Amino acid sequence: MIDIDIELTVEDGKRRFALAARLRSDAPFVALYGPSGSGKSLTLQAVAGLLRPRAGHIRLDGRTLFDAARGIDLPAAQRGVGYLFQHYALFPHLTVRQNVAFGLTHWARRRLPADEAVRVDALLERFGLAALADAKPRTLSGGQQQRVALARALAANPRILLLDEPFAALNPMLRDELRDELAQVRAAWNIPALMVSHDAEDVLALANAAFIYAQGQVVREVDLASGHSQEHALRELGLERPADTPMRARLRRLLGHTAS
Ligand SMILES: Nc1ncnc2c1ncn2[C@@H]1O[C@H](COP(=O)(O)OP(=O)(O)OP(=O)(O)O)[C@@H](O)[C@H]1O
Repeated sequence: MIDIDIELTVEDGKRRFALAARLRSDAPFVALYGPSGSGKSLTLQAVAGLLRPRAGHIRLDGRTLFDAARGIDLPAAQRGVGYLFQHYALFPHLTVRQNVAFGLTHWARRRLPADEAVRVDALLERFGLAALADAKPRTLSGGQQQRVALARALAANPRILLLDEPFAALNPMLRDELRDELAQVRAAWNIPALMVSHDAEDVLALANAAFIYAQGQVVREVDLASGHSQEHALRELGLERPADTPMRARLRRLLGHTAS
């Protein structure tokens, strides 16, 4: 169960942005959906402990991560969150194995304890990265980089996955494949996820509930749980299905996709 009720303001001298976000859900996969610049990523950063709200609280499964009135503000490392950053933010000078190991608490010791080294190897294996363990991120494809970022986010056994536009940097074919993979991993690890996206297809494919953002506020909650048609969900998200062009329809037939 995620329970967020926060107010914060960011400014850099010229610009100022006020966020007042309130949402509660016990859905396993929650999406924050809305236009660019509406405050979704700032919400994620506040949950991770990278930004300190002025007021309010953040609770996860009954654990208080932040509560301004009670003076609680857990450091990021104690929050139990796995963060997959927009564009992945892999460390370019570290290998794939070192990037994944960075998610572990004992990294400061430079040498991983045996049990954690085993865990890193298992993650590399799980994500098909074993053969790339000593490669540097710049030599990897977009999909491989995303897998490294996901493995790193999962390395420390987090209680929640925070995903900031996890598919934005991928081409459409890879997007479909990695959406399926993310859904499988999340379910297999039985870990809740909070995903920021401005792509309706990501939201429809993965989320059970979506909170719609506009200008720094949550303006609506949409239930995407099974039982609703995609048309219904699209309407709820404030969208119409884009008309299929003849070219797209032909391509779909050629590729053997019969789903609409
Ligand atoms: N440090 C900062 N100083 C001033 N403004 C900021 C700062 N950080 C973010 N903003 C502004 O706050 C607004 C919300 O940013 P946020 O990153 O949460 O948007 P978003 O909804 O995640 O958008 P996108 O989908 O494009 O990532 C934006 O207008 C952004 O420019």
